[in-house]
Amino acid sequence: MAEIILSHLGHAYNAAPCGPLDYALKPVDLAWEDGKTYALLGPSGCGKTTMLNIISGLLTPSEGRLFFDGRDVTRTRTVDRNIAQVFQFPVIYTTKTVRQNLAFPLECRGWDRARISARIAHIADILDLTERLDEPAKRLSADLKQIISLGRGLVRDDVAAVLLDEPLTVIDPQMKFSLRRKLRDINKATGITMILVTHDQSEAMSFADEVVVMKDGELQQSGPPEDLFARPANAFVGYFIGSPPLNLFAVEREGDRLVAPSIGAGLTMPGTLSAEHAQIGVRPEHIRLEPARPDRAPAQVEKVENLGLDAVYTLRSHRQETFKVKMRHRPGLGAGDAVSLSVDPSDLLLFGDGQRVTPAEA
Ligand SMILES: Nc1ncnc2c1ncn2[C@@H]1O[C@H](COP(=O)(O)OP(=O)(O)OP(=O)(O)O)[C@@H](O)[C@H]1O
Repeated sequence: MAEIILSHLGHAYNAAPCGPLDYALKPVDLAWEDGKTYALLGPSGCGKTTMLNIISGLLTPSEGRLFFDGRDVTRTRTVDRNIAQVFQFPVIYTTKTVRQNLAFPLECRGWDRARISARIAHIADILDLTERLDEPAKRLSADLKQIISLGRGLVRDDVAAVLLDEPLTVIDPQMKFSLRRKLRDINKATGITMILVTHDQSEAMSFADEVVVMKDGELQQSGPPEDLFARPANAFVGYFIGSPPLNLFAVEREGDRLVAPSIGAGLTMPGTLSAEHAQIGVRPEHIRLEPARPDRAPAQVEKVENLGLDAVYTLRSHRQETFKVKMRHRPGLGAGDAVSLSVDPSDLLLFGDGQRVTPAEA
């Protein structure tokens, strides 16, 4: 188990003595605590796999350094890093039993039989595999095969971290939830640092203690899921985190206030930030719909998406801006209905040139 430090770590696949660098991963500083769960999140091509491959040792970074528990492992071979990896598709021996699959990494290390048996019993207990140890691996469902892939990594007692590269992609949607919870349980039971690569924000948010959001090879924000939701560093994070994403509204200046006419709400912001460069963001969960009344901003319901208990309402403001509201499903409210909007000022987020600003900073 290890604390992992990325120190000005970056990579350009075209790194050359001269010419401009085309960074797949722009230099980044991050510190990951021993025993926590992390998710690398971002759209395709943002550099997640590049970062993961540098951590596993499959790729040597073109700049910066990587430390495991203070030890510089930047140029250490993968086999000497004690990393367990779980890939998109389960990597197991289908001709072997579950027990034989778990035993294999230990046999390769020359452990004696008694030590191997004790270790397998311990890991099988954590993974709920005790009853299945003598089953042929090929008969197991995809999610159990992934659990065994994980078990083959965890069975060693020297694992510094588990790297999970989109391991839930092949899992049935209804099994994803339980496997994700299982991964968290394993993290709590073993205290092993886990790093998950995903482009699915709900997967990242429900798995990780901290989510690292990336875009175009650049770190956007890193922090606990609730921080990313409540205080996104920029409009991209606001949009990428949350479902539906953050609503962004155009603003106008009214004296020392920046106001979003669509929602009839604004913030005090003395003159330095011009309205053309600013937007006000509001989470769909933070806008309330009320019966139409003259003292509130009006809007019209365009579409209702019923989610069961909740619904997502698509609305059009009197300024012709489209936005979404997520709240308890209200059966009487439908397309074409007129409503009024209300927003608590403390739920308004202000962005200047795409970066979040607070009134004190502007
Ligand atoms: N071996 C390589 N040689 C050159 N460029 C590469 C190589 N591997 C990746 N890249 C480029 O580096 C950038 C980051 O790729 P990377 O695979 O790290 O992103 P990702 O976020 O993991 O994407 P995905 O979710 O699609 O796997 C992309 O522009 C990609 O085209």
